[in-house]
Amino acid sequence: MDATGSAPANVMIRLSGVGKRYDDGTVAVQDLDLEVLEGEMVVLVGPSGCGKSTTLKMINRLIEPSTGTIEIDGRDVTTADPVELRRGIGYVIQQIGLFPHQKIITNVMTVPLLYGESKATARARATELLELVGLDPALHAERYPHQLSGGQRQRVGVARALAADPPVLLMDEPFGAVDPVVRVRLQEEFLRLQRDLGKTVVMVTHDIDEAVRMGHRVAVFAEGGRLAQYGTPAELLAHPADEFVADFVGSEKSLRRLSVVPLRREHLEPMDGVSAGQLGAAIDLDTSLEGALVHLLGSDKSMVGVREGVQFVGVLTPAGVHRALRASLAEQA
Ligand SMILES: Nc1ncnc2c1ncn2[C@@H]1O[C@H](COP(=O)(O)OP(=O)(O)OP(=O)(O)O)[C@@H](O)[C@H]1O
Repeated sequence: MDATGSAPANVMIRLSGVGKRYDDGTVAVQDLDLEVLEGEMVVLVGPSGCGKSTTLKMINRLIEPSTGTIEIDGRDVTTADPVELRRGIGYVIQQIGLFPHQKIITNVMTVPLLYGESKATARARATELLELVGLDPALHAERYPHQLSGGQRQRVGVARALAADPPVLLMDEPFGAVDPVVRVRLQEEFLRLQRDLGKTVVMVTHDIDEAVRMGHRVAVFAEGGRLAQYGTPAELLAHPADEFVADFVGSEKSLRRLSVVPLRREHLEPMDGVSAGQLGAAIDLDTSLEGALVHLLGSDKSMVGVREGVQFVGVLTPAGVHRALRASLAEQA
């Protein structure tokens, strides 16, 4: 299945036999084959120093590969003009490097101005982008970077990376510098944004929870830049390719399954006899178990209504979540 669950998508990024040996002899990446489909969100995860950032930077040629080929949309990046190449690739890093003495709006306008837009068009585009990433332009546009929180600065970084409307987005630990609560919110918002905009995204993290939550597919890197496994989060959790992946995915994998298992009708109780006052805000049937549990925990009601489209199809209780998780673990065994 492709990222959208519909017709097969094109391969947007293809790495074939890619390797990187630095001048001092360090082998950062070895013989790497990886395909990323158009509109797909792929997460590279693994312990520190296993070649994730090197791989990401080879895609936009901040680092030149020693061996192999990298294609974007069928074009070999090693023969492309690096400046032109990077126009089609947004890049978000942890320390996003906003210009400290420029207002937020000016920071985001830089990119459209660079591409020859008029000042008015660039300002309008930057305002739209700030709204898109959840920052109110009226409140934030005229501030300076040090007047924003870490999470808000990350949003500006994402807005700036989207400013040239690139089909491909590379993100290196984009949510690393913010506290765990803000991090989960940024992750959720980014996922929604990615679904709406249909960008092809490759993201690096060392956090397996983030990888499982965000990736359509996850590439687990091992020591020495070896690709240990590439698959969907559910595949990784259910069938780790070797001991390294099993260890990395870890002992809390039953809990991690919460974020990959969708609700199903059989987990729900019937609506009969339930009054509207007993229900918290409704959720959609395609919500993950994790999302459903978060909803239940955040509500002062003991059950939540579940909708498919506009129609209510049942109610979910904590016992239903428990049953669903048990059933998914049994399926996996
Ligand atoms: N310029 C360089 N010269 C020599 N070795 C380097 C250079 N840059 C990175 N390395 C080495 O290459 C290996 C892979 O580094 P890389 O930054 O790609 O790993 P990573 O998986 O992204 O790590 P982290 O999660 O800690 O950021 C490491 O052993 C690192 O020390």
